[in-house]
Amino acid sequence: MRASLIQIAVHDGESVVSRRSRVAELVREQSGSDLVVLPELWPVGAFAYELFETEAEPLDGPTREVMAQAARDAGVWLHAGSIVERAGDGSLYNTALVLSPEGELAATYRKIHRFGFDQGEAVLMAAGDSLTTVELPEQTLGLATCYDLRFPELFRGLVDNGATAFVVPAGWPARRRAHWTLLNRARAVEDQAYVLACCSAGTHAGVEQAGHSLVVDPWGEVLAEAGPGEEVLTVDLDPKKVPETREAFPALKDRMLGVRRGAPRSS
Ligand SMILES: O=C(O)CCC(=O)C(=O)O
Repeated sequence: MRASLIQIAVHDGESVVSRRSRVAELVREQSGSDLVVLPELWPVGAFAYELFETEAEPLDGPTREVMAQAARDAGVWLHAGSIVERAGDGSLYNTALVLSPEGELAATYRKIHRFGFDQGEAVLMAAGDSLTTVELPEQTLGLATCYDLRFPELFRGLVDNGATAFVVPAGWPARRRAHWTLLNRARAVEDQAYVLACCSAGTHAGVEQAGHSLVVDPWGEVLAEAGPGEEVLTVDLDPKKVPETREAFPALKDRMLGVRRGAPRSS
């Protein structure tokens, strides 16, 4: 499976509408890939809290429409990063969308761990409460978003549900870039899974983004890493790598606590 991560630069000066069409074009350019991944909340910017209310959209809103067309045009699976979703009851969620090559909505994931402590996303948005995995032809994707990276139990739950590759869109601040790299590698090593971690670049709402998107293999090796600016990272994932790693070094079978007996742990 060939995966392309588009590390989008999110700057204040660009409108949501023009960023949407610019990003759709970038997605179309990845037509040789099987899977394309975008960052967290790239239409508005993860820290542009004042835009959350005004730019919130339903699941069938403008981002989904433009991205579904781009996925169809490119013939790719598209993890379209996340949007500010306005739910039927008016609440906001940080919701990731996965679209099929036919442009159908294959899965959604509402971010469970909201960032900001007593401000920002943590107070403006509601928390998701369910895990999402998506079966692709060669990998089962487990979905997580940004701050979720600090909660390893979420990733264990995804492994129990069959995940072989975690997709982590983010708007991680540059000042904690060391944590970003370390945590992505840790999740790959402890769960013996690929990690496809796609962060924003640029600066919006006064927060410089970390960039440095990366793809980590199930042994913890960094297969590719972006620099600080807008960039596309393309990597081939080996469908045998996860089962082989779990077979050769079967640490997941030695779990003693919180084990869901009988759940799939490898594929
Ligand atoms: O955990 C962090 O350091 C950053 C998390 C974050 O920026 C987010 O979830 O939006």
